[in-house]
Amino acid sequence: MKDAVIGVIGGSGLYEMEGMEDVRRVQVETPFGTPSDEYVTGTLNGVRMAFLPRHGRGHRLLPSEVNYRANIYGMKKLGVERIISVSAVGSLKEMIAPGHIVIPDQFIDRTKGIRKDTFFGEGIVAHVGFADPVCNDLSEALYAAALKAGAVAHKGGTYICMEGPAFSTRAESFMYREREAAVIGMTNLTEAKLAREAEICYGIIALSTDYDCWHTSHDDVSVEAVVQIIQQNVAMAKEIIRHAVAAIDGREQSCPCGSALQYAIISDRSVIPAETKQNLDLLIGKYL
Ligand SMILES: CSC[C@H]1O[C@H](OP(=O)(O)O)[C@H](O)[C@@H]1O
Ligand SMILES: Nc1ncnc2[nH]cnc12
Repeated sequence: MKDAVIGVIGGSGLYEMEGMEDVRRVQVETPFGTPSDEYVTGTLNGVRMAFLPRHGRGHRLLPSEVNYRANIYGMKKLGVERIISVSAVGSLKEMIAPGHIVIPDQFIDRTKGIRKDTFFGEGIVAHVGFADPVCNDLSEALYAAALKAGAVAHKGGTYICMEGPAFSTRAESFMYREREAAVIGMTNLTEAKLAREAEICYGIIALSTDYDCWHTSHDDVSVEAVVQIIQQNVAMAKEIIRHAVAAIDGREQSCPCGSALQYAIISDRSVIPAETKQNLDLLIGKYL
């Protein structure tokens, strides 16, 4: 039996998931190194679930230092089919006030190539489709769950994924607004890419914590302000997860996420090195 079918990756301010039963802490090793922390597996309202704090307990890892490959591979190893990311974001739109929830459906990549954002390479080439980077079905469920939890929620919107760790300059913040992006953060695009390669559905509950630095009548973003808004809203984020998990449980994966690799691998099977095949067996074994 799978350890978990739903994975939750907790971002800034969400380092544990209360209310889980039959809890176990599981250390997972992967061919891509060590995940951010132990996974906490158990059940939430009877649904098998795994929780992982993205930056580690105590928030030890920079967005650029998180081993996203190990985190996603570890979820796959536990049996996870759907990942819910909970993240703090800056708002780039007036109507997305601090405390609101956004379910982003697009990304713009402003990372710097420091992070490993693919499982491929080392003798195997694959190109997954990423035009629709999050799972539509899961995102619908998250939006419905947010409304059910009483949140002010915005469906859809572009998430700018910057490298950090410093926040944006004002000129950058204005530029992102001109592109009509909705929110800004430092982590979710990398996870979404790897989840797609791992054929895991990925959806985001983004909590707006600030107006970045573009708003004339709000203070510029600071960690202090972000943490304050997260602390005020963490109970609501957990409530959204509870509703979403209950709604998703038992649903067949009827989206294309589960077969993302079917036509993606271009390398001739005979040239793929044995070690690469072995490292990727969990992800690509069924296609070789
Ligand atoms: C603490 S403010 C910046 C920090 O918060 C967000 O983290 P996460 O996406 O893990 O919730 C943002 O991406 C930065 O890492
Ligand atoms: N303004 C902002 N920029 C980047 N990441 C954030 N996380 C929360 N607020 C943010």
